[in-house]
Amino acid sequence: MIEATDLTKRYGDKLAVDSLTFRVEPGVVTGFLGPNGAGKSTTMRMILGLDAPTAGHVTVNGRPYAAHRDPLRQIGALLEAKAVHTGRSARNHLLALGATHGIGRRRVDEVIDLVGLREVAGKRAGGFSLGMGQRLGIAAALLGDPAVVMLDEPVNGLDPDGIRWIRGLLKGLAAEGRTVFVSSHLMSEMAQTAEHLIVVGRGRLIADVSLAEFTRQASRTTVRVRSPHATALRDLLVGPDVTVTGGEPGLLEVTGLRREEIGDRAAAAGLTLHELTATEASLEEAFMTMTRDAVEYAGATGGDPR
Ligand SMILES: Nc1ncnc2c1ncn2[C@@H]1O[C@H](COP(=O)(O)OP(=O)(O)OP(=O)(O)O)[C@@H](O)[C@H]1O
Repeated sequence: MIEATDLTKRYGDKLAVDSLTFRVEPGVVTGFLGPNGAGKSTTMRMILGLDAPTAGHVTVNGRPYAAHRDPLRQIGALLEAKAVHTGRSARNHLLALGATHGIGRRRVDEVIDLVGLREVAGKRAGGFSLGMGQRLGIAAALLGDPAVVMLDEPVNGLDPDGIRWIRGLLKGLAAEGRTVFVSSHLMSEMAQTAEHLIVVGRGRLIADVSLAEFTRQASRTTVRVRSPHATALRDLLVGPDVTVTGGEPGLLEVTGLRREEIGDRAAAAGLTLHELTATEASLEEAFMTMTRDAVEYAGATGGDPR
């Protein structure tokens, strides 16, 4: 389990992580979702004790990372999506890592098989492709059979086979009762992998919700209604669970009522309709709406100030 309390990181006047409080539970894959620059990597670095929080604290299995005597057995992490640049073979690389924890050849060969690198285990890891390097990084993370597995953007740059493999692996690790925490800036990816979501934007917690609940909220249908009697129609439709917004004169966007109900009510009141269209937001759209105000560089394409 990972528990963050008011976790905060400031770089100069930049608040990279802003008072994050969350808990990552065992037994499910938890997606750590947010646009670029939202503070995901910084949070993960603090979880591993690689960066010190400006305020707040974070524990792994009840203690700060640095207070564990056997960190490889507590949490296995893959932070940077790049191949290991080493002249050692993949197997020797893992043996060297394992040696710090008394982990020997048997476990090394086990994780090599687990990540599908058996045939290249004797080859120089520096010559590995991105996908193979990623598998090796994951093998290293799993070496200590850790209760918590944490991966930063593990599917970045991988081909469809590699992506499918990682999804299956993460679900399998969670099914074994481990805590699995994985970051991504893609909602579509998390929808395939995660059961729970922690969504951040500009360092702040935006949502801490199950994927099912997120999907339920996101898939609320919006109905576009065009009418020359928009004002009267709005009064007719608004209610406790009904939201009516209007972007332009004569146009209403209604959530909380089905298209048929809106048509029937308008007909009963003798109000003419010119359009009645149901639109369903995709998960990606829901995520973008949720984080819109939090996207750091949106629109900052700027230009030369000359
Ligand atoms: N060492 C640092 N010094 C100064 N600013 C930093 C440092 N590390 C991160 N930041 C800033 O903190 C903010 C959060 O960065 P972080 O890398 O944690 O975000 P992220 O969600 O992981 O994004 P990405 O997906 O782009 O990696 C960004 O504005 C980044 O520029």
